[in-house]
Amino acid sequence: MGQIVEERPSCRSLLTYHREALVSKLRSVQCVLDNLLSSEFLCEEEVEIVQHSDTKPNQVRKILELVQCKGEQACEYLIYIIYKVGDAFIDLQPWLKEINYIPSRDVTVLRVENTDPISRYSEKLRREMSRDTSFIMSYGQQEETRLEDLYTDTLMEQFNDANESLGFLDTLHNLLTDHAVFNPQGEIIYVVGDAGVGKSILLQKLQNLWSKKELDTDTIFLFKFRCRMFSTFKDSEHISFRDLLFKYNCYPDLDPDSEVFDYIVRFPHKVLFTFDGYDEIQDDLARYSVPEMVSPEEKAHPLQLLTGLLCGKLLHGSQKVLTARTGIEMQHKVVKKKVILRGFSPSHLKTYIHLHFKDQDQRDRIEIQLEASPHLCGLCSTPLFCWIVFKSITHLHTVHDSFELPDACITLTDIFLLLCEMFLTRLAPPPSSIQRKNIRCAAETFKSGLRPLAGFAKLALQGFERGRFYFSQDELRACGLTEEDNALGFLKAASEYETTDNPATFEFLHLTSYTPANSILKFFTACSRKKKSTCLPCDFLGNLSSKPSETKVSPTNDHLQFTNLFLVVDVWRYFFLNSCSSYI
Ligand SMILES: Nc1ncnc2c1ncn2[C@@H]1O[C@H](COP(=O)(O)OP(=O)(O)OP(=O)(O)O)[C@@H](O)[C@H]1O
Repeated sequence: MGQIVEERPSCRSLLTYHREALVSKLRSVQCVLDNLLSSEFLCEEEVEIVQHSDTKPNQVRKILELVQCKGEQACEYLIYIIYKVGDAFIDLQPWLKEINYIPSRDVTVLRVENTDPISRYSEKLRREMSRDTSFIMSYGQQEETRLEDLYTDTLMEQFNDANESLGFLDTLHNLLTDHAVFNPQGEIIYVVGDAGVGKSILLQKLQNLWSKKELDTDTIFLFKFRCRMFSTFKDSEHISFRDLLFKYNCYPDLDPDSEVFDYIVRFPHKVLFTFDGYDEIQDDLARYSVPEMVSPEEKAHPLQLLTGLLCGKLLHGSQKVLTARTGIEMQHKVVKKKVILRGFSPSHLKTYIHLHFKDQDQRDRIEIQLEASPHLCGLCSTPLFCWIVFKSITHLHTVHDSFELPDACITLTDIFLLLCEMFLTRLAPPPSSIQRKNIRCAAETFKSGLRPLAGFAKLALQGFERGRFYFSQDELRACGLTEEDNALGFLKAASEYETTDNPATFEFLHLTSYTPANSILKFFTACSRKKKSTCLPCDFLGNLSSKPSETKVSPTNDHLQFTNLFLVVDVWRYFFLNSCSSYI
C-alpha cells in the first residue's frame, strides 16, 4: 500500500488563509519593509506605495498583496521575518505554532535584520546599561574601578513570609527565578540588608548581567531608579508614566508610532524594574499611602506612580527588585520573594582581598592583620567597612613611615576616624624634600582639620533638622565650608538632583540613619558614657562606640543601636555639639 505523504500547504496559501489574523496582528510594518527591500523582494517604489497606505492594516494588506504576487519564496520570506524577529511580532508567535512553521533550508540562508523599534530600544537600553554599570564609583566619587575587577559575591539568604530561612541563593544569576518564591501573586523581589552591605552594588551587578544577557530572565526592558529621585519632585509636579520611564532611563529612537510604550503597556511581564533605597523615601511615601488608581496615560506625582507600580496597580505583571535597609517591612501581599544580604563570608573576604590588593606583600600583610584581629575581620564582612579599612590602611601606609592598626579591639568609630584622618591628610602640606613621608600624628591631623570638621558637623546637624541630606553650594558656604573642603571627600556630588536653578548639589558620603533628629538625640542621651571627654575629639568619639554591654538602651532600638555603632553623619553632629565649641 502506498504511503500517504501529508502535503504541507504552500506559504502563499497560508497567507491567503490567515489573512485576517495577519492584518490585525502584524505590527512592526517597517521592519518587514526594511527586510523585503534589502533582500530585493520589493523595490523602493513598492515600499513607498505601502507606506502611502493610510492605516497599518491597509499597509499590511498591501504587503500581502505584493509578496503574493512575487511568488512562493517571497511569501515564505515574509513568514520567516515574523519567525526570526520574535520580540517584534510577539502577537503572531502563537500563529506560527498553529501553522507548525519550520523554516526551509532555502529561506534560512537569507538575512533578516531586526529594525523593529522594540528590539532597537531593548538593545539601546542594554548598551546604555552596560556603559552605566561597568564601573564602581568609589564612595568619595574620586576613583572608578571596573565592576568585574572588584565585584565579589556576598551571602544572599532567602526567607519566606514567616521569616524562616530558605537557604542561600547560590548565584545572583538566579535572583529572578521562581526558586524560593513564597507568594506567586506578589511582584516584588525584596532585597534587604544593613547599611553598606552592598545592596546598590548588587543591583548594579544585576543590571550589568542583564545588559550582557547573562541573567536568567526573558525581560527585554530594564528600568532602573533610585528611590530618592521620586521625592525630589514638588507636590504639584505631575508627570506621565511614559516620561518617568524614558526621561530617567533613555528614549526610544525612530519610534513615530509610539510602539515601544504600547508594547510595554501590553506586555508588562517583559519589563523589569530595579528600585534602590526604599528606606530613603519612607516619610514621603506616607503622603501617597492610599494607592490611588494611576493609569499609564494620565499624569500623576512620581511617588504615586511608584506606589502604583509597587502594589501592582500600574503595569501589573512587571517584575521588580526593590532594596531597602534592614528594619523596613513591606506588606507580604506585594512581596514575592525576600532576600537578606549578609555581606562577605570568610572566603568572599579572601577573594575581595585578592581583587583589592594587586601586590602580594600587601595581600599577605592585610591577611595577617585580619587573622590577628577577629573583631576587624567581623567588621570587614560588611563590604563598605571592608573598603574603608582597606583604603584607609593603604593610604595611611603611603603617608606615614610606620602605620599599624591599634592592637586593641577596633570599633566602627575607629574605622570612621581612620577614614576622616585619611581625608584630612589631604589638607597637609606636601612633605619637605628631606622627609620621605608625612610625620604628622593623628591628633595633629585632626586639630588642623578642625575648621572643615566643624563646618561638616554644622551641615549634618542642619540635615537632621530639615530631614534632607542634599545641600546647595550656598548652604555649604553658610556653614563655613569652601570649595576646597568639598574635595576632601566627606561630601559627594549629587548630580542627579540638579536643576538649572540649583547647579551644584552635594550629599554626605554616607548616611547612617533617616531617623528624625529628636529620636536620635534622645537615644544618644540614653547611652552611657564611661570616660569623660578628654582634649582630643577622637577620644571623645571613641567613647560613643561602646560595646553593646556597656550601653544601656532599649533592646528594641536595634536601628538606633546600629546608628550608634555606625557613626558618620552622627560623628559630625556630635562632634560639633559637644567638642568643637571648646576649640573655636
Ligand atoms: N559585592 C561587592 N563587591 C565589592 N565591593 C562591594 C560589594 N558590595 C559593596 N561593596 C563596597 O561597599 C560600598 C557600599 O556598597 P553599597 O553602596 O552597595 O551599600 P548599600 O547596602 O547600598 O548601602 P546603603 O544602605 O548605605 O545605601 C561600595 O561602594 C563598594 O565599595
